[in-house]
Amino acid sequence: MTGEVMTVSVATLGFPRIGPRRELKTALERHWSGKASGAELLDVAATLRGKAWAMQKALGADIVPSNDFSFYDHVLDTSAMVGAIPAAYGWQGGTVDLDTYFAMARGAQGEAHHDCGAGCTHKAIDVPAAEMTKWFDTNYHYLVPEFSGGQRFALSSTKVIDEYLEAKAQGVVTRPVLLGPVTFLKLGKVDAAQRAALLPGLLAVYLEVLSRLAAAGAGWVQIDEPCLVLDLDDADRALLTEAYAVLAAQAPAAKLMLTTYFGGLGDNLATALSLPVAGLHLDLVRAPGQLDLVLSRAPASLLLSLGIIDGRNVWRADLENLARRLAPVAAQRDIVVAPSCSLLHCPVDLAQETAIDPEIARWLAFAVQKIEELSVLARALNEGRDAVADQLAASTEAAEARRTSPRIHDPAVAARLAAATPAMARRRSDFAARRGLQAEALGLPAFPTTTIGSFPQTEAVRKARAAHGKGALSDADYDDFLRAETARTVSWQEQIGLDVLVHGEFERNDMVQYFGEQLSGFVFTKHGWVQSYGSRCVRPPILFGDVSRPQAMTVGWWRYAQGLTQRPMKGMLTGPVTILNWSFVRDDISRELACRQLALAIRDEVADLEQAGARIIQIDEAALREGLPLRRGDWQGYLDWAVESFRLTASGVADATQIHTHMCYSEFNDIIAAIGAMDADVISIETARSKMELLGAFADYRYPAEIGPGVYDIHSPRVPPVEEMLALLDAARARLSPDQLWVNPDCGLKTRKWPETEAALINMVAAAQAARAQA
Ligand SMILES: CN1c2c(nc(N)[nH]c2=O)NC[C@@H]1CNc1ccc(C(=O)N[C@@H](CCC(=O)N[C@@H](CCC(=O)N[C@@H](CCC(=O)O)C(=O)O)C(=O)O)C(=O)O)cc1
Ligand SMILES: N[C@@H](CCS)C(=O)O
Ligand SMILES: [Zn+2]
Repeated sequence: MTGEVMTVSVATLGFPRIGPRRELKTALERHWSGKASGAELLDVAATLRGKAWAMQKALGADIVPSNDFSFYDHVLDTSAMVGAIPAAYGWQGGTVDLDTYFAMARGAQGEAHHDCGAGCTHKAIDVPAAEMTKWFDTNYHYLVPEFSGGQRFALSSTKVIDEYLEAKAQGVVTRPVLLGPVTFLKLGKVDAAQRAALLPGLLAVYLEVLSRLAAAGAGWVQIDEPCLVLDLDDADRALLTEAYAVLAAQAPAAKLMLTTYFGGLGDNLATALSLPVAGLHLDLVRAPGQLDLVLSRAPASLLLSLGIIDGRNVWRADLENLARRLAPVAAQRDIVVAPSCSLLHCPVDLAQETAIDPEIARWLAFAVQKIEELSVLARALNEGRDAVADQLAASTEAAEARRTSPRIHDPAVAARLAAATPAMARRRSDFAARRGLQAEALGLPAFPTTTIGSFPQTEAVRKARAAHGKGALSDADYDDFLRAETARTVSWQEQIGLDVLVHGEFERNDMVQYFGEQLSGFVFTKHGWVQSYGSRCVRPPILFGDVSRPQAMTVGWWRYAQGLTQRPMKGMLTGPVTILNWSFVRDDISRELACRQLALAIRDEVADLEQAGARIIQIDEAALREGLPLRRGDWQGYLDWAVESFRLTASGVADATQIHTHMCYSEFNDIIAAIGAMDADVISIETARSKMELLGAFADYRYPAEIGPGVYDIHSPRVPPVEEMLALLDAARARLSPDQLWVNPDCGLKTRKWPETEAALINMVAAAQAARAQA
């Protein structure tokens, strides 16, 4: 100890960009539909940014980020910044305009003649959206960077500099955020050799950005390299070493805070500590154990940013505990305290939630509350715990109240779990035996056509649900409305010639929330939105206690829909792994245990649907791949219990009952054996954006069951022509046996509008008919 007084500062790494009431969503969708000009959109965005900066400052953050805002996705922003724009989008160089940006995000078809203000460069184009996939192990999706053969990088968007200056003009000196060059390259569609070849050109743009930021007055820049928590090989590590050597040597004016999150540095620690940066941020929620190691190895000159408040969950922190834990560190060196990662993955403000059970609300903290927590913690460390004695006591009491609440544990759930046997997770016969029975029961043609479940959630559907929620529409009227929507959709599917029908999911707000609302052990928010992709948001249910199913959840709607048609109507469920992965979950029991509780609850629903007469039951596991741990060494443990949970849900049925599952946005190569082990009779998967590349894994594995590779990218308003879908089917046929193939879209149609849905599905049925004719 030198006797010098150490200081603790508070930083945030990113704030939710969508706005407390999803203002950005509204503005984006108004703009895309031609109801709002580009200028209006820019105005809403600027207001949101200004409020976010001011709010974070007012809450006690010393270090506030800029460039965490995005119109769609920060990875796409980085592609725009460096000019990595595929030729298909018709960009001619210069600054990447909003139309090009949104065409990459959403695809574009025809002439989009709306008023987007000066500089509008609308062109008549027909181009699909760029590929979209999961951001690490989150439910946020990014646009995959694409690089051309002779890719040249050039500064093509000054967004990061503009937003730094914008904040400065409002009196807030921010720490701009950049996605680091190595993580950016690793997220792109390139191999190691191409990454190495691309790096020097990319660094030239980063250097230009850093020097412009420094010239504008930025003292620090946050540079995110979450790839440092992944399994890296020597080539990746060499890339990091090269990149930061260049940045340090040539852009010395801006200090770099190297930011890692979503896990520990593990075997990349030595690399991280060798990089010539001024600061290092650690995720101490996912990897608390790394602190001691880092403290023992980090030079005193390295500013450590300690991510000790969970940016990925909603539980209130135990501040007294944290203050005790950090006091010895804060006595030794200056530190920054921060959320573990960007608060992008958290709802904005708990204060907006007036309807949550107050006992449970007391256990929660959203983005705003998390910054308040950090501010209390910093005061405790800087001024002594007495300075914030009341806040610390309140935090301790809340933690204790949650720990000891009788509402968390249900002995009946524990007893049922204890009685579950391995045999309950095994179908009676193997797939080969089941297949014939199912074919006989269903009598489907070759290349059977179906959809994934949801049909357009139109404004009318959302309005009716909102009115019902507010009591403005009676139960009976709401029910009549939903029945009419369902009946119309069933009859339309029959009319266009789909083989296996769905009821359309009009009664569901969201595929996870709908089930959570009917299961015991969950609470819900009214405004707890979290961005999933672009303007699309979700309100993850909050799992606080043991799970059980008080009554059947979907049987009434299935029975009604099946009563309208002779064709098979799929029972439609969300699987336990997906409910778990798309909820904010308990941190007092393991994910495995929570998942088994969910599995037993959904198993009961499967049994009830079968009992009611369903011949096909689809159990969506869209998030199974997303939940995969980031380190390969942790995969098998997760896959074992995730697959077992699915099987526990699905295996209680007769051989003739066909179990479908569905997955989207996943790289399947790595987990194909686990997908096989799920033992579903049919799997539908997202493949259209990757042009059937994903099917390679199924072909190489010799996947025995049936597969519906999506032939239509439902995240784009674009209507794929018949030939395009037929070409995708041909590509699928080249890899798999034709009698394995189903024909379906990539995912549910809830985000689409009816006209494009109708046109696309009519084309899809025509493509299936053409494939049958060719067979
Ligand atoms: C399939 N996907 C899903 C993921 N995660 C989920 N939890 N669910 C998914 O379906 N992850 C991967 C993919 C892709 N992601 C998405 C995510 C979100 C959407 C989507 O369409 N989201 C809607 C919101 C859905 C919803 O909850 N709707 C509610 C509330 C509707 C609403 O906005 N109400 C207003 C009031 C309206 C009024 O008064 O008129 C309000 O509450 O303020 C509902 O329908 O009741 C979105 O709008 O973003 C799609 C794919
Ligand atoms: N059945 C759901 C799955 C989405 S992943 C739907 O169709 O929306
Ligand atoms: Zn899906």
